[in-house]
Amino acid sequence: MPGLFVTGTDTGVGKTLVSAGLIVALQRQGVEVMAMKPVAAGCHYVAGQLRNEDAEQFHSLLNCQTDYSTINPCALEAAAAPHIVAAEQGQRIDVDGLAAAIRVQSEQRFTLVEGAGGWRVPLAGHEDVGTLALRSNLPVLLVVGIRLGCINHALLSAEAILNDGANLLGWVASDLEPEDTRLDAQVAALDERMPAPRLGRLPAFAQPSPSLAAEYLDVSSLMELIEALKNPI
Ligand SMILES: Nc1ncnc2c1ncn2[C@@H]1O[C@H](COP(=O)(O)OP(=O)(O)OP(=O)(O)O)[C@@H](O)[C@H]1O
Ligand SMILES: C[C@H](N)[C@H](N)CCCCCC(=O)O
Ligand SMILES: [Mg+2]
Repeated sequence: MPGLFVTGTDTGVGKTLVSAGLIVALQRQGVEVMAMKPVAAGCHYVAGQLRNEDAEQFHSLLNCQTDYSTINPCALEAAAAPHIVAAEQGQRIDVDGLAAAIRVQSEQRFTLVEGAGGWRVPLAGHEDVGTLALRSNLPVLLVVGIRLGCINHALLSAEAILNDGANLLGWVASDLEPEDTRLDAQVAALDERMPAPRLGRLPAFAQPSPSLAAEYLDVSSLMELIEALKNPI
């Protein structure tokens, strides 16, 4: 089965909201979905185990019986750049090991993986989120938080994703600033320039939720991918 690696133009741009919406939208189509947050910086202790809110949300949305640590193998307490937090603890993030863990899941069922921050966020030495995505063999979805500055961030991120040799399946807009009167114009500017299709646009929700986000996401291209792999020619 395939999957999707969800990256973003930055931290806090809507990756988790879009990912949770995709999980719900795919489940509504009858797809068995696994979701992972392989590296999470920003965790709290639950019964002696470090847990992250993004991964906990995925855990609660999944129908399958999955251990928390399978969803989030690398849990770091401080909410900061992951390689820095790991180094502070005398650790190094095992990018190869994480990629292997993702491939184990994606060989069994559709696996949605949320990165950490954006595409070029370092994980260990020269290995970054992009390295993890490439070694996971998953197509990439870029979440663009629509706010001033996002046009440049989105175009640069798309360029980096393609230059690294990844398959950019599409992008999703998430409106972050409802008071911005030029949101539509910014999305239109990206529609003209992005090298991949837009699979949806989340309005600025007063009360965001996975089921609400699912209403604004077009999973038809993902369904085609899933069907094509189910019925190879
Ligand atoms: N379209 C939207 N409407 C309302 N709130 C939004 C929208 N998009 C994102 N948010 C909110 O912005 C915050 C950041 O979003 P989210 O947690 O999805 O970002 P992220 O990219 O996953 O961040 P991180 O890098 O920390 O994982 C959350 O509180 C989320 O609910
Ligand atoms: C803590 C935050 N929510 C993310 N988990 C990690 C973001 C790392 C960003 C690093 C950077 O681009 O400078
Ligand atoms: Mg997140």
